[in-house]
Amino acid sequence: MERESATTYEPKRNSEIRVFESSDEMATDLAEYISQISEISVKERGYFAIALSGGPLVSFLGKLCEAPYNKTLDWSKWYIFWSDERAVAKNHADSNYKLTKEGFLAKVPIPNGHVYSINDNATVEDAATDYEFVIRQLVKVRTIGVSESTDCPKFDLILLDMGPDGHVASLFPNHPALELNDDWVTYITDSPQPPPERITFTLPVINSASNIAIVATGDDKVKAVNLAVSDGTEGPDIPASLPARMVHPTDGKLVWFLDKAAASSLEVENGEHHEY
Ligand SMILES: O=C1O[C@H](COP(=O)(O)O)[C@@H](O)[C@H](O)[C@H]1O
Repeated sequence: MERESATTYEPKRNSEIRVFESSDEMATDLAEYISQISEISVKERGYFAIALSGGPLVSFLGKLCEAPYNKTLDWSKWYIFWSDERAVAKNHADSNYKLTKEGFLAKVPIPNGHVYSINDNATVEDAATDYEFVIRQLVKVRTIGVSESTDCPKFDLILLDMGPDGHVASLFPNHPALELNDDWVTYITDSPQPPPERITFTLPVINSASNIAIVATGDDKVKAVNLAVSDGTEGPDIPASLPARMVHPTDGKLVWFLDKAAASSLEVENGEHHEY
């Protein structure tokens, strides 16, 4: 059946879109994707440095806590970071750390010393500075890789969850933080969504990762998904400063994980993986 609003979709270079019929299928495929990247990273570098986000994506990580992954993955080589955090206490309902701890980290044997949460006892400005400092130390000893083309950290995987407005991490549409080129981690005090104060990776860090996954679920994401993946030229209909649209891996690969609702305006065949 013809859909009036259908977008003809051609994936951009180094990107792939995966659309799933059910949450279970998405969780299973995401777990397989993460597990493969972690195995390759541990084999090639001796470590797996992964940055997490908040949002619905965390609920999909539960699959990694089940067989076979809970037994087969080399959890001792995992190093955990956050692409963004809200400036609240770690036991606050809005904390991305709390969400991830309860839904994932508490159920797998990752050493506590490998979990790099963002300081909730400092001002947002200091917490951002501290987090960047920690990442710089870990890049020096190569626990986190380094991108030869950008000199930024090269995380093995950055997992992002896109909000209905197209934001990823705590980078919001039209926000000046989108223009930062030299900082690795920054802070904002005016998030359009509560809580207002947040710490976030900058775009150069996100784009320098070896692998980036963006998860988007639900029909409130349809428009943002369409704008983010559309190949059209930016103009009145396609905003240039939509954060999810600005995710372009420099040397890595981007995979979108969409449910049917979020993908409903794209012309992709369900279940098919589209690769450029
Ligand atoms: O504020 C945030 O939101 C996004 C996801 O948005 P949602 O509407 O899908 O919940 C999340 O990726 C980000 O880490 C978080 O801080």
